[in-house]
Amino acid sequence: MSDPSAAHRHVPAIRLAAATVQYEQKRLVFDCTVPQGARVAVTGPSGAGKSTLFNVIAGFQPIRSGTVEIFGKDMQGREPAARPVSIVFQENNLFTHLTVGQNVGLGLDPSLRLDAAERDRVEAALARVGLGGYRDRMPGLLSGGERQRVALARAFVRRRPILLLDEPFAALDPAMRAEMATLLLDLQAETGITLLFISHQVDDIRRVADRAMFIDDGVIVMEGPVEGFLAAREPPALADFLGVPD
Ligand SMILES: Nc1ncnc2c1ncn2[C@@H]1O[C@H](COP(=O)(O)OP(=O)(O)OP(=O)(O)O)[C@@H](O)[C@H]1O
Repeated sequence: MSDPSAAHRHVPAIRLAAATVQYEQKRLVFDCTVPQGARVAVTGPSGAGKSTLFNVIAGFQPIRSGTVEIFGKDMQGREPAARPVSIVFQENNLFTHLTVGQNVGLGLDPSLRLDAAERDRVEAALARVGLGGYRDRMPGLLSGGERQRVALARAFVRRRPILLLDEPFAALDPAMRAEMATLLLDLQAETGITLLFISHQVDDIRRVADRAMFIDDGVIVMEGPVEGFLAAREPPALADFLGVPD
């Protein structure tokens, strides 16, 4: 996750060109360019295609046509594990029969044969998300917010340069939302990763994002700096989302 060389810094982290998903009932076509190091809020009405977009980038959802490029490389045929991407789902990220430490360790080695240096990295990642001392606990005994942070720690130890977070704020109370926002901003500043997060809350977007996109009915209808996004009055679906009076 070291800083990319200056020569490659202009290459977008993510570029989708007519990346097309065809479900039985629905067709989604994504076009967008995400600069390296951006913090992008992904927004849009329920069913618009936000989770599908993440699955396309991470490689869990195949596309029928179009291209997905990550750091300038075509991802066609690349398994999720071989992409420079980590994804944290909204829930069910953790194996309930494994300890917190083992769940994080899976990010380093799926067989969990960790050496001392790797075990130290697990410990450091847990400390980084405010869960130092939680290593031997079982996930079932944690709060929703704590479980989210364990999942974040697992993504963090993988050190992939792109991090996708599906509603990282959803399970959190207001004080914890602010803490999570600070944590994400700090992690991004320390590592220079490109961060995309799905959110329905303007407050969270204002705190964390420097860019935002709005997806409506399977199409990214707007993508750009967050200031312009927050000031937008159209399309009407975006004005509704932002709660702009008519
Ligand atoms: N596996 C699937 N098979 C068929 N249709 C699907 C599948 N997954 C999603 N869809 C449909 O595709 C559309 C986009 O779904 P998606 O989950 O990406 O939306 P979303 O914006 O993430 O929604 P939400 O905010 O409610 O989570 C919806 O109409 C959904 O019903």
